[in-house]
Amino acid sequence: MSTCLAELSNIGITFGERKLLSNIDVRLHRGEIVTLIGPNGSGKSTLIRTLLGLQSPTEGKVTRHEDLRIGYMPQKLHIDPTLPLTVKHFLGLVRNVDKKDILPTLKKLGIEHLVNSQVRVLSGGETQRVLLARALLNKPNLLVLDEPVQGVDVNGQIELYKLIVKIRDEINCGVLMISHDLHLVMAQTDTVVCINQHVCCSGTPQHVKGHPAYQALFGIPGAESLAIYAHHHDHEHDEHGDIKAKTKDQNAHQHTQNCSH
Ligand SMILES: Nc1ncnc2c1ncn2[C@@H]1O[C@H](COP(=O)(O)OP(=O)(O)OP(=O)(O)O)[C@@H](O)[C@H]1O
Repeated sequence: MSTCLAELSNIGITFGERKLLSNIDVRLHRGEIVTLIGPNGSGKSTLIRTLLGLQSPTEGKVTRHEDLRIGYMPQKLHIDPTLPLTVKHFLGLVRNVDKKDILPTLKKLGIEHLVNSQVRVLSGGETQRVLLARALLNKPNLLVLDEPVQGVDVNGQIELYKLIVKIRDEINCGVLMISHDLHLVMAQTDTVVCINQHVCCSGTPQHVKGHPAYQALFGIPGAESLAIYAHHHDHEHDEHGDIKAKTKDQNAHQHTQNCSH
């Protein structure tokens, strides 16, 4: 078994009256790509913020390997559009960056020609690659990517996922990413974790594909399209995200703390 870089154990997050996450277990290993899926607002980014130490869990704990080095790619790049800033200068702002690494990193990602471009004029796909370059300049053994293909066209998404796999293969890092795009992600990930307050199902793509929650998800006409998907389960959540109790004759599955799906 490869090195466990970090572990989220029994994580629960409550904001005020709202229980956002409960009983979340995720282990991240070197060389493994783990993809978090789940509907909007289900807590995927919050879980990542918890791993990064930016959000304290209400319950559970985060264990980080002593050598853990995270390269984080945020969902969005927040830069004043009036600010003159080239890609080279932007990447030079990475803490402890060796400026000699900037060009080779851009080259690895196929965007060395953008080194002197203004960040504000980059396309969606170019911006994502620059953000990936920034994450890589931190020399990570764990890449954490929050919706890495956001704002990228379909062909660009396929290329970007291939690039992430190539990077994983080259530097043998772990990867944790969030995606809404099940169809493309399935081919490129080792483990899928579907969350909607709790872990609804998780495992290898093969395992998840055979899981009722996943099949319900993909049974919807058009669910395999590349649009943001509708999230269907064999249970319902109330307005707080809690699972609604069903009557026995509805043949409902009752979740317990021992559920592994
Ligand atoms: N510090 C906070 N205080 C209160 N509520 C918060 C806080 N942080 C996040 N939330 C809420 O938690 C919910 C989950 O947010 P989060 O960004 O983790 O979801 P997500 O699954 O990543 O969503 P999306 O797919 O839309 O990006 C949202 O309703 C958000 O408003």
